[in-house]
Amino acid sequence: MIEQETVKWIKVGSYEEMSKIASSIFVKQLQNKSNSVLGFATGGSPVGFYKEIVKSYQEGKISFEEVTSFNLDEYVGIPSSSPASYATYMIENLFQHVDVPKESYHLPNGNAINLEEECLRYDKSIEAAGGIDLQLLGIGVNGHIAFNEPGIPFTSLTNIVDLAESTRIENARYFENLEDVPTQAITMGIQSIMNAKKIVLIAFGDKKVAAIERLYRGTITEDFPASQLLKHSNLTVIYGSEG
Ligand SMILES: N[C@@H]1[C@@H](O)[C@H](O)[C@@H](COP(=O)(O)O)O[C@@H]1O
Repeated sequence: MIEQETVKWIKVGSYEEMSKIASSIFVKQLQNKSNSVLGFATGGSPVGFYKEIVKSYQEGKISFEEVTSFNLDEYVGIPSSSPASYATYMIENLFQHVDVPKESYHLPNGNAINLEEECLRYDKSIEAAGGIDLQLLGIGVNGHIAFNEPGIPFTSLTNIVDLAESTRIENARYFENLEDVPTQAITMGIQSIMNAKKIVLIAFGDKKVAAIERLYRGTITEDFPASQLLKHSNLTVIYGSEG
């Protein structure tokens, strides 16, 4: 069935605990390698994680001066200055609070004139930076990672995807109404994510229980994108729920 032996499962009792453990892994990474290449995620799950990271920065435990970062994904067709864009999310939750040079953080450009070219360029720039040392991930209720919806090939690199209706509904909370949620996104592919040297996946709450249980059961299938992570040689899953 699976390569479960290589996965580290950490069950937590609260969202705060999850955020603290995840952030401590990143803090350790930066303390060991100040010029790490980090992979960042957005959504509700990592908000507490970023708060902890900012706290560690303010306490002088880490610096972002030498860090390079790449975000997983961005919507197609909304301005990067929009309050709902992932670029805005990252500025508000992390970048404006730490000493990261503006040229050192990267998000895929969902407004590129040639989106195909932008996909190729994004994977190339990750490669040119030496690859991602440590990648943070959340998980969608349907098992999507970044914006890789069920059915996307495991071999996918950065690509343009149509968002599942359930994903649009989930993310409608960041927009005025459902109609405003873009129908497409630009996202690192499953293979681009698998290329990271280490991966930390966080998931907390009753809504995520089914997805985590399915992941734990271990059947690897493209219908459940996160399942490919079980093949990664350095995956930590930090999870829990209120119940
Ligand atoms: N593209 C993001 C994913 O990267 C994220 O993991 C997922 C779960 O989000 P949340 O943490 O808000 O549940 O939502 C979005 O679709």
